[in-house]
Formats: sequence, structure tokens, C-alpha cells
Amino acid sequence: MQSLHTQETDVYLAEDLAKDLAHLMEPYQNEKVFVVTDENTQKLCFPIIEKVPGISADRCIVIGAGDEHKDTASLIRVWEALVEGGATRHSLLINLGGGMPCDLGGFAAATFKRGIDFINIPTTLLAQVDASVGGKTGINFKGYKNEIGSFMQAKHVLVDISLLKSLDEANLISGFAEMIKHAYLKSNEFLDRTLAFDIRNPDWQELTELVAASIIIKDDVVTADPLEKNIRKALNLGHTIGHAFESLALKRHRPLLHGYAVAFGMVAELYLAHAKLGFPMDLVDQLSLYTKRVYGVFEYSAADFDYLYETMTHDKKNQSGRMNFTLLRQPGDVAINTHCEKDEVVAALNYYLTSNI
Ligand SMILES: NC(=O)c1ccc[n+]([C@@H]2O[C@H](COP(=O)([O-])OP(=O)(O)OC[C@H]3O[C@@H](n4cnc5c(N)ncnc54)[C@H](O)[C@@H]3O)[C@@H](O)[C@H]2O)c1
Ligand SMILES: O=C(O)C(=O)C[C@@H](O)[C@H](O)[C@H](O)COP(=O)(O)O
Ligand SMILES: [Zn+2]
Repeated sequence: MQSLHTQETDVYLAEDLAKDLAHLMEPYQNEKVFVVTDENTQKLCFPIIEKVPGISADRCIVIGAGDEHKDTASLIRVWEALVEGGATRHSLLINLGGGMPCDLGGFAAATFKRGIDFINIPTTLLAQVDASVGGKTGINFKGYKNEIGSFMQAKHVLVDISLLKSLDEANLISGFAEMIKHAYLKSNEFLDRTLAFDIRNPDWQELTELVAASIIIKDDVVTADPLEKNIRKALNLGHTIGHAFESLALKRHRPLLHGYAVAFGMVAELYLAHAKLGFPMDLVDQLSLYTKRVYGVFEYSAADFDYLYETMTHDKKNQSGRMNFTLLRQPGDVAINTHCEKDEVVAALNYYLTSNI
């Protein structure tokens, strides 16, 4: 396996997943090891690691697939399996799945006996470049995204690009949105390279290089501010509005993939960046056209504005009653804690609507 020499989170690119995992599990050879999967990754991914010494199907905890299962019921299921399986503070939990099992399993590990070690083996593009790195764990609650959770770094993250070969196109495209987000934080040059990449017909060697670069961009930010007191808010670009879109979709019982919500949210928030900070309007329109082509359109109306805005008031970046956005002056020049009033947010929601007619 190849270390990415990340700092806050220890991330490796796997060369032989089972062999590399066995190496990372050596310190736990006398301890019980549990695996969290969802229904799909149990079938598709668990067989790859099942024969690793210390892994047992009896200690594979399966939760429902999809964000609607990132909830207290799934969390209790994991806690109960750890208790009934005789887990101790020295046990190991392995999260084998996308961002949802990584977030939920990570939170279960962070809270069981006040914290046990966990290893993330991300199986979606979104989890490989974002969710498995940085230590944000948690669940959705009362319709709000990641309302309950904690910061706890995975002991290790093992990224195996070949796991993406079974991922459907929609989820590959979803994960690419977080890579686009990281590119906006990096530079014009890296943004141009990322937007030029054809995620619907990927060159796997280049995708591997872009994944590694994306992970390092995120880890650099997390290393500077692990608990999101300031600059880590940069990683939340597109998420104030994106999470509101995600909550609206969940409320409609038509869940929106996280990356799609972030892509749509970035269009609206780059409009805010233009209005507030002079971010170039031609770059706003560029992303609007790109997302329409690759992600489609998120449908809502002015009748949804109050619900969307109320959801945004729960965003964790807000402080002292002020709604704080992460915006950009230019690609690579981030402006965190930019306060926006309701009428400015409504103008951004209107821009998204009218730009997609
Ligand atoms: N903690 C963080 O820093 C962070 C960052 C970004 C997103 N997130 C969270 O991550 C979640 C989204 O993650 P996601 O997009 O990976 O969703 P997900 O974990 O729900 O996976 C998406 C779908 O792909 C399936 N799947 C997973 N791996 C597969 C594979 N290898 N082959 C075939 N199918 C596979 C899953 O079963 C699921 O149906 C959201 O809850 C979001 O809030 C967290
Ligand atoms: O790691 C971070 O910090 C992020 O903001 C990464 C986001 O892509 C991710 O969706 C995160 O879960 C959002 O965090 P939240 O604090 O807005 O719930
Ligand atoms: Zn995200």
C-alpha cells in the first residue's frame, strides 16, 4: 500500500486490499474486530476482506443503504451488535462502505465506551475523496443533516480505487462534486483540469491521480483546523444551500444524492459569492451550465423558500444569529464566515431557479 503522507488523517492507497488490511489489523490480533457495511457493500465488498485473519461474518453489522438510514435506528443497531458481540475499548470497528456507513460507523465507534479505534475502507468516490477523511462523524436527526455527531479521526483510511468499478454512474458523478469543490478551493488551474475530466467515461489512471490530489487538499485544510473553528469551514462550500436541498428532498421522500445537492448548492452559493465578493459571473454561469449538463436540475419553487431558509438557520457554521456562508473571491481564495441576509439568500435561490429554465 502507498501512503499519501497526509497529516491529520492517515490515508493509504491500497495495492492489495486484503493484504493491506491484514497489515493494519496486526495490532488488533488479540482483539475482536467488527465490520459495518450497508446492504450493498455487504454483498459487493465484504467478500473481498472476509478471509482476512480476524474478520468474521458473524461480526459483520449490516445497516440499510442510503441516507435515509443514517439515523438513530441504524446507530442503535451498531451499538447493540458491539455490546452483544462482547466488544471492549480495545476492539476495532471497520467501516466498509460509502459516506453514510463511514459517518454512522465512525460515530458509533466514537461513542461506544467513549471511543474505540476505527478504520475506514471507503467504497464510493464521495467517501474516498471526502467522507472517510477528516474525522467528521454523525447521523441526520429531525430532518437536519449531520445534526448529531462528533469529531474523531479514523485510525487509518484504506482507499482502493478498484472498489469503484461496481459503483453506478450516478454515485460516481455524486462523488465528483466534492472533487470539484476541492478544486475551487485549490486554484484556477486545478479547477480547469477537474472540470475537463469526463467522470461519465473515466480514465482510471487519471481518476486515481485526481482522487489522491483531492484527499490531500482536504487533509491540508483539516490539519490546519481539525475542529472547524475557522478555515475548515472552507470544506463546506456549497453545503449551506446544498444541505437544505438535501433536507427538502428527504422531506419529499425522494432523497437527493449528497454530491448532487452540493453541486446545486455550489451554483447558488457562487452566485452569492459574485453578489457579495465579486466572484466572476462568467465562472458562476460556467458551473451552472456544467451542473445542468452533468447533474441535471433540482426542482423547487418560491413556495419552498421559507422551508429552505429555515433549514439553513440550523447550519453549524452560523453564529450569534448570523447566517455564515463559505464563499470565494476567486478560485483558490476562500472567504469563510461571510454573513448573508435572507433577501440575499432568496436572490441566490432565485438565480438557481431562473438559470435552469
Ligand atoms: N464526514 C464527512 O466529512 C462527509 C463528507 C462528505 C459526505 N458525507 C456524508 O456522506 C454521505 C454520502 O456518502 P455516499 O455518497 O458515499 O453515500 P452512501 O454511503 O449512501 O452510498 C451511496 C450508494 O452506493 C452504494 N455503494 C457503496 N459502495 C458501493 C460500491 N463499491 N459499489 C456499488 N454500490 C456501492 C451504497 O450502498 C449506497 O446505495 C452523506 O450522508 C453525507 O452527509 C460526509
Ligand atoms: O469535512 C468537512 O469539514 C466538510 O464540510 C466536508 C463536507 O463535504 C461534508 O458533507 C460534511 O459532512 C459536512 O459537514 P457539516 O458540518 O456541514 O455537517
Ligand atoms: Zn459534502
